[in-house]
Amino acid sequence: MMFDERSMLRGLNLTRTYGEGEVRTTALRDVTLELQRGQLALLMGPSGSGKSTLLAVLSGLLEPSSGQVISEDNGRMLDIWKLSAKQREDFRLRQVGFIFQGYNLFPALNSRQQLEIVLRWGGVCTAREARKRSDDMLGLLGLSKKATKKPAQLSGGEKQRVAIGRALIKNPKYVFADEPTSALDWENGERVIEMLRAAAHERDATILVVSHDHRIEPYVDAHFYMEDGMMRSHDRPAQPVEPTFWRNAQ
Ligand SMILES: Nc1ncnc2c1ncn2[C@@H]1O[C@H](COP(=O)(O)OP(=O)(O)OP(=O)(O)O)[C@@H](O)[C@H]1O
Repeated sequence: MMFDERSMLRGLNLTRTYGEGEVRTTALRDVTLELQRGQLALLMGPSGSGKSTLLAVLSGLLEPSSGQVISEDNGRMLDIWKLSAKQREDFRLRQVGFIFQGYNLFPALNSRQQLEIVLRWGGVCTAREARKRSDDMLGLLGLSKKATKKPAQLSGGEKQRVAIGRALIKNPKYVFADEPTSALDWENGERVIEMLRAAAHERDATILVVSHDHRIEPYVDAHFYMEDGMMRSHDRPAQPVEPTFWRNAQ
C-alpha cells in the first residue's frame, strides 16, 4: 500500500483478539488504513464489526495482538505500540483528544472547569489563559450560560458538547470520537460535526469518528466501512458540504 505525504496515522496489518479457547473473538483481522492530516474521517459498520476496537488500538488505548500504528510526533513517524507505557501516555496527553460515548465528565466540576483542567494538567497555559480559552470554547459551543453548571444540571446534548469542547480545547493533532452525535438532535449533531470538520480543515487535525449516523456522511472527507473485523472499503463521499460553523462563530 502506498502512503502519501499528508498521511498522519497509519494502521498496518492490525489484528486484535479477545479471550482464549472457545470464547476467543477476533475483533480485527489484518486491518490496514491511512488517515490524513486535515481530514475528518468516518468509520461505519454493523454492530460488533470492530469499530470501537480499531479506535482504541489507533488511539493508543488498547494494544493490538499484531500489527503497527504509526503516528507523527514532532516531525518523526513512530510506532506508538513500541513506546513505553509512560511515553505513550505522554503522547496521548499532548497530541490526542477523545470523545467517548457517555461523556466521561467529572461530576464535581462545572462546564468551565471541565475545560480548564485539561489545559492546566498538560501545563499548556496559565490559569488566566485557561479561563479565557475555556470561556471562548464554551461560547463556540453555545454554552456560555452553562459555564457554572455541573454535569447533573446539564441535558444530554449539553454534556456531549462539553465533552467535545474538552477534546478540542488543546488543539490536539488527533481526535478520536465514538458516536459523538448519538445523544443529540440533528441541530446540535450538525453543530458538533461542523466543529470537528473545522478542527480538521482549519487547524489541520486528523479526526476519526465512529458512528451509525448516516446524516454525518456528507460532511466527511473520507469514509471507512468495516464488516466482521475487516476493512471492506474506504472512499470519499460524493457530495461534500462546506463548513460554516467555525467561521460564523469567530
Ligand atoms: N472486552 C471485550 N472482551 C471480549 N470481546 C470483546 C470485547 N470488546 C469487544 N469484544 C468483541 O469484539 C467484537 C468487536 O467489538 P467492537 O466493540 O469493536 O465492535 P463495534 O463495531 O464497535 O460495535 P458497536 O457498533 O456495537 O459499538 C465483537 O464481537 C465484541 O463482542
